[in-house]
Amino acid sequence: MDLLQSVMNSSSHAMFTLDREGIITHINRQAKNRFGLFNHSQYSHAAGRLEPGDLVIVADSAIGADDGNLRPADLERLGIQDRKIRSGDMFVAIGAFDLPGSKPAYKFLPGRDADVLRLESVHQGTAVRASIGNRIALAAVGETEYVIRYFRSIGQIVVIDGKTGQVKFWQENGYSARREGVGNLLRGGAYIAKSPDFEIKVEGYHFREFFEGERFERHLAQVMSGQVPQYEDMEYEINGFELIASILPVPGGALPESVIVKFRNIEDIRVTIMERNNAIKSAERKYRETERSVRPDENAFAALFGIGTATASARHHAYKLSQLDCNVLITGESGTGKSFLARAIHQAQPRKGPFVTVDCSTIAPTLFESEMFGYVGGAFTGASPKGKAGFFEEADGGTIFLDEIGEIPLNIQAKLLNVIQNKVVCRVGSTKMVPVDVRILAATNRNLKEDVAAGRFRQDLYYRLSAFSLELPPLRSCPEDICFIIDNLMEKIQQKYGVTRKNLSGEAFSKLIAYDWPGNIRELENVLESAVALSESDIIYAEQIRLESEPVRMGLKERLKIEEEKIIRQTLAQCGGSRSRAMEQLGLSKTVFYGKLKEYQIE
Ligand SMILES: Nc1ncnc2c1ncn2[C@@H]1O[C@H](COP(=O)(O)OP(=O)(O)OP(=O)(O)O)[C@@H](O)[C@H]1O
Repeated sequence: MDLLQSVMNSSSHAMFTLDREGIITHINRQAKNRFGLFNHSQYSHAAGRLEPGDLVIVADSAIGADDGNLRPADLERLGIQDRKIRSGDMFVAIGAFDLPGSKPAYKFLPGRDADVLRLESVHQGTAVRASIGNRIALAAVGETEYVIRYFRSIGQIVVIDGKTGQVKFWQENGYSARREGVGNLLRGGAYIAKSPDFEIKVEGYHFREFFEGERFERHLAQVMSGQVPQYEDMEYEINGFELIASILPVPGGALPESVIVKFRNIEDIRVTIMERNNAIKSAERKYRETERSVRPDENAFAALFGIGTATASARHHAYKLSQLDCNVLITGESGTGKSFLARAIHQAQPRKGPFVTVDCSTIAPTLFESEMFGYVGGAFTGASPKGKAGFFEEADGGTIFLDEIGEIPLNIQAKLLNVIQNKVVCRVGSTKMVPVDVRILAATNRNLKEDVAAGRFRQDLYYRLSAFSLELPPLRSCPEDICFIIDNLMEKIQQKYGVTRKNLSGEAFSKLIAYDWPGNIRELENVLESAVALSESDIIYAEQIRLESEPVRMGLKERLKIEEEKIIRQTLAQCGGSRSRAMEQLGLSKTVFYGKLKEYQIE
């Protein structure tokens, strides 16, 4: 055995190598197993072909697909001439091969996933059965069942020798590679012997002798001709199996000298995904149960806002605030879910009434007053003659959500303070005070304390709003939450687009968890949406997860620097911009403190 062969045999992946002409040069045990080119069966049968008078049992999920290109016309060899049978039909039959006058039994149906077709008969005193559907193809002779599980399509065939009454052939995985599909055999093709540990010689033959798959062949040709450097973890259907394969070139001058093809089985991936999903669900269930026993009312809020371990205390705090009729300031980076939380608070609170959202960053400074507080007819040029209620009046009895509150101009901040203190609004052009009963939820991704220090935000308004505040952490600071959030978002996206459940492969999941998420939940949601759109099957692979940049892997030093800068800026803001007080609070010497200000370019 050469070195490459023993290295390949020691790998857990199924793999083979091809030379430039497409000839298989090496193939490992795992690949032979996967494609049925190596058999573990404890039973054996001799080589042969169908002979007149043999009894043939067929169970086919779709005529013409993965059954050696069976055509309805081939069924004439079993005495079946029925023009209603079409390619693509599910089909079961028990009939004698090339025996004029014999009466075959058969059933067919335009195939649907949910259907199962069954057929039973007695042959020389022995019960024989065929059935297809629910991803199981079965042919049985007496007590012995020949079962093949399938995902998309399959063609099972079992043959009883017309002379001896013994089973002389049964189908097993790998029949496409061996050219032993139902169609091949009914058209007179030979089958090889099966014996314990039989092995087919594959090396030295063209790969097309054994492996069929249109997309796979196309990609192989592209890598061989140097058009595409390589394909990694792509989904292919080869001989009817769904597989994940990588096609990797072995460099050899201008063109690859050969290629290595490496496989993983999708069914293995599905099992892993199922196990992982179950683990997440059971962690979530356990978490909810604990929550329910400790804080029963909070459960509904948890369902609304999603769950997470690190944000559990933030959420508990949010729930408590939702039950108090107080104004709340929600802070956090962009996309951390501030608007989402505001709506959850509104829905969970005892106060009913409207929920009015105002995005303060989109209102022109000159229109702020009339938009917020309304105006009377003819108050200014272009005003409606009937006048108009402002957002505060619209929200009367309910909640107003002032998003991006840091964008409100200073003159409006003074008026807003008046509304909070006196619970009245005064429309533009009027002197009449209109009472309003409104709960204010405000949000910002700015550091309002810094804005106060810089004179951009009124201190009195800030204190009024921030008496009750909530800070939403960025995703990167709560990686333990990402699993739950991904799970919630996948459900949300699937409902939004009406698609069936898609699952993330292990690599895709790891890629999401390793990423730094500068754009937080919004970015995560966008990435998942585009992955759902890109994926063609029920599994989302790593290549379908498109991230803005590769994961930012910051070292401890860089992380500490970021935190240090944050702390200095926050302390300065808390000290109203006084450097000497901040320096004292931080316990730093003058040289070190001013050195840091210079380093972080803090004005
Ligand atoms: N807990 C959650 N569960 C599911 N989806 C969420 C959750 N939190 C936020 N989202 C979703 O993430 C996206 C961003 O949330 P949201 O708009 O509330 O963030 P934000 O902090 O208000 O952002 P910005 O500051 O940019 O306005 C939205 O599509 C929202 O529906």
